[in-house]
Amino acid sequence: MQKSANILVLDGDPLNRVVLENTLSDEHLVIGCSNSGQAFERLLQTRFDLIIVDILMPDDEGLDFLLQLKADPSSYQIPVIVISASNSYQDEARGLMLGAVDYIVKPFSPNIVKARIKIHLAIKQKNDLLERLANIDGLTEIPNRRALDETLAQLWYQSRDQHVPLSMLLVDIDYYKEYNDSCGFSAGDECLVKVAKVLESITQKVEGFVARYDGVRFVALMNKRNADQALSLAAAMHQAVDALSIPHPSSPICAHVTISIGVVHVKEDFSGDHQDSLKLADEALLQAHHLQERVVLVNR
Ligand SMILES: Nc1nc2c(ncn2[C@@H]2O[C@H](COP(=O)(O)OP(=O)(O)OP(=O)(O)O)[C@@H](O)[C@H]2O)c(=O)[nH]1
Repeated sequence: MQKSANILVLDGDPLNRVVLENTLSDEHLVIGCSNSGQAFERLLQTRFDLIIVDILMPDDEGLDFLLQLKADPSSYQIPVIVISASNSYQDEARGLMLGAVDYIVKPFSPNIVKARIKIHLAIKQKNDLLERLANIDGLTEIPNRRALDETLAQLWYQSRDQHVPLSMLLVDIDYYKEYNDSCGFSAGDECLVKVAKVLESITQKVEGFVARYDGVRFVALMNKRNADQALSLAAAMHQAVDALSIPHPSSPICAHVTISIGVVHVKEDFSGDHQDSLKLADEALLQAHHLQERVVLVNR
């Protein structure tokens, strides 16, 4: 049977782990850990939907685990239920202040644990959906400007700190006002979706990221690659959009829809911030339009 959620249990008491496993494992995949080292290892291997932790383990092991979990950007959003033998208000308040979503006192009723877990999993599912919707462009269903800003900032600082290059490709669909005027706005929407999808599939092949930047422009990001690889990505994008062969009756340059690309390859100069480099990509794109080149690359 397909398990509905992955749940990690950190509890030093084997009996409690068994009770929780027996209570939850008919619906969920339950991984029990007796110490925090094991629990961190499991977190690296599996995507968990919920964590149950005993915060009264010897040497504050459960408490430290909760603190580390909430301090780490890769795990802070996983809901944590604290389970504890203490029924003091102070302990309960402490667990909740540290970021737990619930506090259950031992000995617990398996049915109440089950019911509370159901509530927290439903909340998580809704939060995940909201998070996804907030990062997706409504028309093309690829990541939106908000997701781009977040990813760009992350990649910028990661590339700077690890001394690896970062390539930014600003892609524009050519003569789109003319396309809308001659084919109609809804055909314009359809074309935009097709172009977005091919850009996404080409970029994913090189483990890059692409988002709708504004109107009919997209930004693709790729790090740890050299300038030639950035140009190869641009060439693959051109090829893929050409292969769509979407007729463009009013384009002065081609019978089908085409794109132009401004590329900034940041190898050494990570001065200023990432938005400055995006401005450079904009200038490279303007130059591509001006020179009627398909791609213009600027090195930093
Ligand atoms: N159908 C459709 N059109 C859009 C959308 N967003 C922006 N546009 C249109 O895209 C056109 C972009 O125009 P410009 O930025 O001037 O660029 P262009 O006409 O492609 O000219 P060049 O960039 O010089 O090739 C505008 O006419 C917008 O109305 C959209 O979501 N759907």
